Amino acid sequence: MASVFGKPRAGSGLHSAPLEVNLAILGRRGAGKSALTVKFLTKRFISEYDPNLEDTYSSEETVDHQPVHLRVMDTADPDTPRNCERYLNWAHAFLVVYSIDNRQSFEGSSSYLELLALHAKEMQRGYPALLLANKLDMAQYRQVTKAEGAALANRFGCLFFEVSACLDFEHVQHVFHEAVREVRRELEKSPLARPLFISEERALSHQGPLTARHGLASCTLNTLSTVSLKEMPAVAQAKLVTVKSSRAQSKRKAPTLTLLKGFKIF
Ligand SMILES: Nc1nc2c(ncn2[C@@H]2O[C@H](COP(=O)(O)OP(=O)(O)OP(=O)(O)O)[C@@H](O)[C@H]2O)c(=O)[nH]1
Repeated sequence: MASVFGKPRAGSGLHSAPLEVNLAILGRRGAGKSALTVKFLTKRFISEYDPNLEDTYSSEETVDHQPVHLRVMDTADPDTPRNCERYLNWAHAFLVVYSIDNRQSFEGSSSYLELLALHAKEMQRGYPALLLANKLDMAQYRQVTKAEGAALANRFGCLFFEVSACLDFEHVQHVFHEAVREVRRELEKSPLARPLFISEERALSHQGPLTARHGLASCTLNTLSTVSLKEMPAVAQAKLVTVKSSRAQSKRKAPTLTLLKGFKIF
């Protein structure tokens, strides 16, 4: 039987151990990373977030009848990729978000995709990345065509979706679940590859920092040379918030109080 993370794979359904998936959301400020994350977790659209908070959330999902323990890191890089090791070393897959009404955010997403491609090359394994064109509801202010988004995604071999954090939940959920499926496909190709358990010494530092070759501010990969699980860089200002069940929350079955991006959500 094929296995995922050393555990029996789905198909056996409800009784199989959950697949653990870490997902990092990347993109320029204002692209809608927090709005999409909160929409996925709570089905709600909240219009303002603290841009400096970087949170990691945890949610129990079921994807194709398989239980999945999904952790979502809503990153908060200032303008360009910064101290990227914290998510590069942690995530199994990445959602790169830009806003269709902002060309700069589209250009920013290209930098993130280049960074991820380089990371995959350095690590000699694939890291699924999905390109998300957010704010589809703002189509009248569109600065980036769908064709441009699709072409960029195609260049980096990633899936592409146009979404909106303030339109239907199902589409946003579909995108997050697609990321899980991509991780599963990648594991089927190379089941032993797990970014969380890099423990052996790796001679990457001689290749020089990512910045030097790529022009990405403060973003170096040379710390990977000695990284181990214990040494994983802490998520800056992260609070781990467990969202028991987004569906239960939205139906308000229980008076759940959760802190999301500094907001209290009942
Ligand atoms: N109309 C519309 N507005 C959105 C959408 N997604 C996010 N916004 C708005 O865009 C602004 C930025 O959204 P955030 O979710 O904070 O963006 P972010 O990428 O997390 O930005 P930082 O936290 O600064 O990194 C907020 O005012 C949101 O309300 C969307 O799909 N449609």
